[in-house]
Amino acid sequence: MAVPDQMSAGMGAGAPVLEIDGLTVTLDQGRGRPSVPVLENLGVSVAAGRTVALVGESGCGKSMTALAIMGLLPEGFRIAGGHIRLAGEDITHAPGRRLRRLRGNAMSMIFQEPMTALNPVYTVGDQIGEALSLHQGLGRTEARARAIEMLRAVQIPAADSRVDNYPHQMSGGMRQRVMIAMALACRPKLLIADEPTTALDVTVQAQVFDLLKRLQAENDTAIVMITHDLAAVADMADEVAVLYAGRCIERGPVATMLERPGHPYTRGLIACVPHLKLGAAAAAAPEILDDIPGLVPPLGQRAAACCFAPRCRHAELACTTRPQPPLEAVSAGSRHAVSCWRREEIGA
Ligand SMILES: Nc1ncnc2c1ncn2[C@@H]1O[C@H](COP(=O)(O)OP(=O)(O)OP(=O)(O)O)[C@@H](O)[C@H]1O
Repeated sequence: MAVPDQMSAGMGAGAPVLEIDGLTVTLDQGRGRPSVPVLENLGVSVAAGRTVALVGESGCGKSMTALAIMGLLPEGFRIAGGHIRLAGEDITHAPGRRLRRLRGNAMSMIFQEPMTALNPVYTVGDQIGEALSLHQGLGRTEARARAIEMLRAVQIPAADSRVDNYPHQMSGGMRQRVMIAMALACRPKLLIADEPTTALDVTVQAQVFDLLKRLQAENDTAIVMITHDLAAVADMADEVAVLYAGRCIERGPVATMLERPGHPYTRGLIACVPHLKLGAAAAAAPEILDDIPGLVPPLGQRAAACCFAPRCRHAELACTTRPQPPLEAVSAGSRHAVSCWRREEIGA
């Protein structure tokens, strides 16, 4: 029972805020050489107020997915297929002018390292206020008042004096909060959080997640969270999509994915996090609970067959000779889907 390569968080909660369907991104290699796929046939859908986590090792294509949504793919990368819709509007090939209007307004992004988003030569108040002036036409006084309000919302102490700080006058945790304040100032429908807490220590991480959840609930924001941290996924996400070498190899509701992962790669990822409890299916196959040997294949060296087969201890000859397995629901009507030829034998 093949299902379309798409996942929806919060189905029944109205039209999705973000719909990605069959997204294929390629990298141009120049000098007449063929372009190479970076993302292949990716489908993700997120409803208002819900969170989908994109997980996978470094190089799997998580950030490229985020940049494709924001219309910020680096030079040489191109959307070669599929669609991206934001609140029903097809923005796949939207002109730069339209994307600039949407960014910071209907959709915004927070980055792993706040200094990539914050400008060192402007005060944090000016930077938060700029988005409000640009997108919502607020005057200087109003924008400053809203900036202070946003700093309070992200729990910056003494917000009315901190508003005049430059980024370097703040701690890492505070800068991350400022970036969240900036990203949420215009109440975007969609927030993309790319490794939002990786640079922070564990207690600050927990505070930032609580803050994101609270602001999400207040504004009904759809969140795409990009992470390789499954503990963060357990804390934040409603649904999970696991990417491997630019392809979605498993997806589903967070509890199912963490308790009954179906793909050997997902099981390996979970096994790398000692304190995450594994469900019965994974615990019954202790031989897989090791680190995953090998590396994600580099761009241009990705097989047309199952891309995980070279690292998979369950792989057999057919896994390397048949095409990439379809993303199939584990049972009729299930939102848990796995892309593995041996899914049933190894016990999804
Ligand atoms: N500027 C670039 N030029 C060429 N290749 C790139 C560039 N940026 C990323 N890539 C390649 O594109 C692929 C997808 O990268 P991407 O950054 O999306 O991975 P990721 O899953 O976000 O990894 P990480 O967790 O390290 O951020 C990788 O093979 C990566 O090496």
